[in-house]
Amino acid sequence: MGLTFQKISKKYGAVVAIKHAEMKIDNGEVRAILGGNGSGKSTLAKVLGGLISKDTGEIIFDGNVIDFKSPKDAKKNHVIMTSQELSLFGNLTVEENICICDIPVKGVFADKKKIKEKSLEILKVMRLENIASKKVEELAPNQQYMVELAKALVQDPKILIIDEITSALYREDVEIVDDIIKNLKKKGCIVLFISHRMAELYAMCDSVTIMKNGETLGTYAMQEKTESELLSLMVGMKVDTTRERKNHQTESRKDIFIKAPHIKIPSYGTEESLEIGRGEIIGVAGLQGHGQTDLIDALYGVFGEIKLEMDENEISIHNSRQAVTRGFAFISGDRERDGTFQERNLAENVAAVKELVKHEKITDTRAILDSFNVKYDNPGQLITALSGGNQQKVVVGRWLSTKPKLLLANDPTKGIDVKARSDLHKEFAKLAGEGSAVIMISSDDDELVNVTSMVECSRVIVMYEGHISAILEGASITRENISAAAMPIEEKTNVDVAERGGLDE
Ligand SMILES: Nc1ncnc2c1ncn2[C@@H]1O[C@H](COP(=O)(O)OP(=O)(O)OP(=O)(O)O)[C@@H](O)[C@H]1O
Repeated sequence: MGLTFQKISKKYGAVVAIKHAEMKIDNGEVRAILGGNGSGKSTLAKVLGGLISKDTGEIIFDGNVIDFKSPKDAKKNHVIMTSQELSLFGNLTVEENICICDIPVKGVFADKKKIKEKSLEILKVMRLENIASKKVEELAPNQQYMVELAKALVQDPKILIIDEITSALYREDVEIVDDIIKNLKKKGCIVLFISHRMAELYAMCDSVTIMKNGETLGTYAMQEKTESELLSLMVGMKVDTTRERKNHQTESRKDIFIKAPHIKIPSYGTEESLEIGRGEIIGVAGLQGHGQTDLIDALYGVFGEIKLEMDENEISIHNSRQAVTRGFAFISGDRERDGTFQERNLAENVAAVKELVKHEKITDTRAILDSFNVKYDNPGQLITALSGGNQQKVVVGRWLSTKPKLLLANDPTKGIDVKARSDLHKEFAKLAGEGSAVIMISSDDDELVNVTSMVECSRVIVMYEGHISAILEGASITRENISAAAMPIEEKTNVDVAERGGLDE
């Protein structure tokens, strides 16, 4: 009994996406699928979920061969796929979206009362009752991912595929997902969990199958392997993820080159100030929606004029184009909406900023793509033919090629594999080492702890209700301290965090 994949293969034209993939998963087991960007994880998930057909091989579930011809066919059999490519309708409400696969009817009309009841049941479990009647297009990305999951749960899955939807979730959301998965396990549901966040895999999964170049290399009990061992298997060479924190410069020793005394946070009608030092990586943390995105958007001129002192000159930035000409780079948190040009090829996507805004010719597209290990066929192919993580690497490569003085990044490693994520952190540290500064939001506190440990000069600022509630430096940058500072002020009175103004080392 359980789910068995036997020698599954799939090609997209000449590209081999999966090759003889094999796996066996027991009922009630939560299986992680771990692999680099483009290793075939989503393709395998899509074959199971009926989104694409396989070329060869067989899938057997509870003794029967299954071969779904469409997601609808899979859903009828309670095999449900959730993925980063959301299946929601922006102009419908959350409750309508949740029930869309099986709308309760009264006569020939939709039964609104039943829709409400059915969706509220699941939204309560997810602690999201307050968004039931909102339109999906009004929600923040993490909430949309939670609705995608809610929509899957009402369909009573026997097999649930979670493909990267946790990459945009905040810690409080992930805790809810963890509870949900534990419940599904009790009911015997099989969960296939695809994520690049190692802490999540260790917290939620029983076992892990490693994929590389479309092949399944092996399956291990989650607790049997350390993170470094799993990554070494995944990339085929020794990787050590343990990292020593470098000594940190204190506030007074920083070489401040940008002063921003009035940063507007429109979501709260508040204002903040920040001084940015050369060589600094500033991590931005907080519970979702406490003004982190506004902070970096404002610095990029998204809300209109911002006055700054830069290299001792008073300057004004009125829009993003001016920000770029001043040497700012901006990696948006929403790759599909404002990160990539979906109908353009790789070369055009790489060249977008340098050629269009800075009027400098790009001659080394391949070198940029290769330096970020983008898995691609040729620079002329459409960006949409790349896996999600590889698309994100193109976006990052594009911006770093402009050699920015200040990099503003909103969850830049979302969907990027663990090895590439660590390579990217090294690129950020290198940029800082060359005298630039990096301000980076992450929904993953562990990531902020890691990235800020790589340079001498770094801080994590934690936001709460539109204000910077704490600034952590040096050894105080820990997951626990970030978490404590992100909570309401009253609850963190006895916690060892540096209140606004920084810590004495
Ligand atoms: N629609 C498509 N057309 C052509 N090639 C594709 C298509 N979708 C995926 N591929 C290719 O198939 C391979 C496997 O992609 P897949 O999306 O399964 O990888 P993945 O492991 O899920 O990656 P990621 O972690 O980046 O999401 C990659 O080389 C990718 O470029």
